[in-house]
Amino acid sequence: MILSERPLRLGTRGSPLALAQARMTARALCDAHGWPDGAVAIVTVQTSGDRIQDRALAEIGGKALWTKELDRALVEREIDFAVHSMKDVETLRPSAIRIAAMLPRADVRDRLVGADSFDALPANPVVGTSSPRRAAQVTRLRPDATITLFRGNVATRLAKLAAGDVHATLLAAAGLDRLGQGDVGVTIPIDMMLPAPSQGAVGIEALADNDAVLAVLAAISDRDTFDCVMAERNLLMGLGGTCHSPIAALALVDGDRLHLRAEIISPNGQETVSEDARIDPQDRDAAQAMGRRLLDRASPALRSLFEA
Ligand SMILES: NCc1[nH]cc(CCC(=O)O)c1CC(=O)O
Repeated sequence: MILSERPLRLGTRGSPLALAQARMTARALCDAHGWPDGAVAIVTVQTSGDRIQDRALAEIGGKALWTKELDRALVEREIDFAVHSMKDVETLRPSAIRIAAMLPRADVRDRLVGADSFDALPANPVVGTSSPRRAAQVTRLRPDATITLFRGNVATRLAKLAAGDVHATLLAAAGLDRLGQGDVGVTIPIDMMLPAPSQGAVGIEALADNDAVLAVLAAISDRDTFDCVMAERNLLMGLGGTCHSPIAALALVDGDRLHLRAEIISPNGQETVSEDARIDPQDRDAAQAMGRRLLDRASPALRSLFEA
């Protein structure tokens, strides 16, 4: 069943990773509904995040930069739905927009690129990242490391590494894999680097009142991924963090419950507050409460990184 004579319009950013994720989503929809190729049209929308490359995300306005223009296209009905890396979707969303579906989650871990391990890095290594989480985790593992700001898409970061700007960088395994670069870097175990909330998940948003589109998208949503990512997002809600805030979190399905792990880390890597718990997937408050407890246990300096 196609909704109308015209193709469904899928909105996405234009980066190679975003386009790969958009094509995966279009393929999943066509397969699930038995539609011919071309039933989903990919519409690229440039975001401020794509335009501004020389400053840290946190400095120029945060994650909204990745969604603002796609939100506008949705509300103005230029597109029927938008595909995002869930990691880049702000915790608070406009009420008119709903997270309608998530594709099955990919590898949630980070890869270290440029060295075989943290131990194998030279003394006083220079590591490129613009993620406060990765910066704090690297500094905890290697207190002698210097972190340098590293933005741009995956290819840009790999080019900066190849040019010798840094000794190493960290990238999400999911992004590398989706770009056909699964052989780049070494995968870091979760116990060494807990990933970012929502890492490895692709989400699809639509207008909350568009029942026909919501139904079409529900058919390709992965329940476990949805529950886990929502728990990680609820945790963020409890923390009130921004993209300045060094937060790691991961939920995994454990029988009929979720095992939720989370940590907040001071930028110098010397203070870590962590917790893990088994929670009911339907219990939105449990994850939020964990976020609040982490803050309660943090020093004033660490807590201040979570004040807007
Ligand atoms: N912040 C950029 C971003 N957003 C999502 C991914 C990777 C894909 C994912 O986590 O699903 C990346 C690149 C990276 O962190 O290496």
